[in-house]
Order: sequence, then C-alpha cells, then structure tokens
Amino acid sequence: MISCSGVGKRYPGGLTALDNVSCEIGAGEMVFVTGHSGAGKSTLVKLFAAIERPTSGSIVVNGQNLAALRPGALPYLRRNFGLVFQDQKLLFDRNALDNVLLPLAIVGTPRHEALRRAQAALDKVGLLDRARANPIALSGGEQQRLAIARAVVNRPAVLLADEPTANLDVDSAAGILDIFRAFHQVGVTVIIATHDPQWSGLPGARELRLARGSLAQ
Ligand SMILES: Nc1ncnc2c1ncn2[C@@H]1O[C@H](COP(=O)(O)OP(=O)(O)OP(=O)(O)O)[C@@H](O)[C@H]1O
Repeated sequence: MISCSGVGKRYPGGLTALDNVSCEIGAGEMVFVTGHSGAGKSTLVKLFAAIERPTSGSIVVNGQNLAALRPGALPYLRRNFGLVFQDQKLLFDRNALDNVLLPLAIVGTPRHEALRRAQAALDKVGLLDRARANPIALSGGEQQRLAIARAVVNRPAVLLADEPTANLDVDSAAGILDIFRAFHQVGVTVIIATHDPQWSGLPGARELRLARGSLAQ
C-alpha cells in the first residue's frame, strides 16, 4: 500500500525533519506513528499523501512512485486518502451535514446518493442526530468526529490522521480511537500520528516510532 525507502526531508533553512526512513505499510493495517514533539511524525504522514515532498528517497503509494507523479495526477492520488489534519478546518458557515456533503459535491456525486452517504458517515461517527447543527455548537470531540465523517465519506482506502485527539479529554479521545478501530475492522488502512503514549502497543496495531527524524522501531 505505502512503501518508503531511504526517505529524507529537509525543510528550507536546512532543518532535517526525517533522515533515511524506510517502512512498509500494508493494506488494511492500523499503524501509529509515534515519537516526541519534533520527531517528524507530521512530516512523515504528510509525505504519504504528497502534501510535502521528500528531499531524498522514494515513496510508493498503491504502486505509484510519488516522485514521478504529474501535478495533474495529485487529486487522483489524494482520493486514496481521508485526511484528519489539524489544518483541515471545518466550515462554520454551514451545518454538520453540509460539511460532510462538500467532498461528495467536489467529485460530482449525485445529490440523492450524496445525502445517503453523508448521513451514513455521520451515523458511523455517532453524529446523525446533530446533522443540522452548526459545527461551532459541537464539542471538541464531536468536531473531531465530524472531521472523521468528512474524511471517510468518499470511502478512501487510507484514513490518515495527525494528532486527532490533541486537546481532547480522555473519554473523548477513547471514543475517537474506537471510531478509527471500527474503520480498521472493515478493512480501511488507518495511519495515526500521535504523541500520546497510551496508543502504542494496542492489540492489532503496529507502531512506527520516530526519534529525531529516524525510525526507532
Ligand atoms: N513547514 C516547515 N518548515 C520548516 N520546518 C518544519 C516545517 N514543518 C516541520 N518542521 C520542522 O521539522 C521537524 C519535525 O516536525 P514535525 O511537525 O514533523 O514533528 P512532529 O513529530 O509531528 O512534532 P509535533 O508532535 O510537535 O507536532 C521539527 O523540528 C519542525 O520544527
């Protein structure tokens, strides 16, 4: 599914965020990318979805070498990924349902089918009864669940999340983790970058631990 070979990332200014990282993530796996702040977790997951480009090494996603990807092919590559990222903000000028409908509208899903799928996605994250609420009226945990519904509504093969439980209390974080596990159980590849040590060593999941830009485990 995703194969990294000797991947390095140096940001402008010379800071090396990743150094010679090689890893394989198979279809249907659940993987936690862990490590201290600044270890390179966000950088690695951004490389998988071609949000950042490596400065060395190669990344192959679904048989496609990202280095050889034409810019026009990027939207097609991204369709493999449902992104739950801190900077992928919810839209507060529309309700929860409309937030989830947006990715479907972008790919031209007919309205009736889009409504059905958006409601099913809200149901999966336990928010169907809040479909007409503005996201601003939702709790932090509910907003994160809404972001997950939006990320999965186009049925991506890979669910990629960066610190999805940052700023959440223990119970809300556990609820978010249960949602990710449910997607994993139906065959979605789930990759989560987290500094939360309680998530490493979960049964059925694998840990990729980064330490100062290198793979420690
Ligand atoms: N866009 C950028 N420009 C320059 N440096 C960056 C950029 N993004 C990240 N870095 C640097 O690269 C290193 C790795 O950052 P990254 O965000 O990948 O780590 P992280 O493990 O996700 O950290 P955190 O848990 O604090 O989010 C850090 O030193 C960071 O300051």
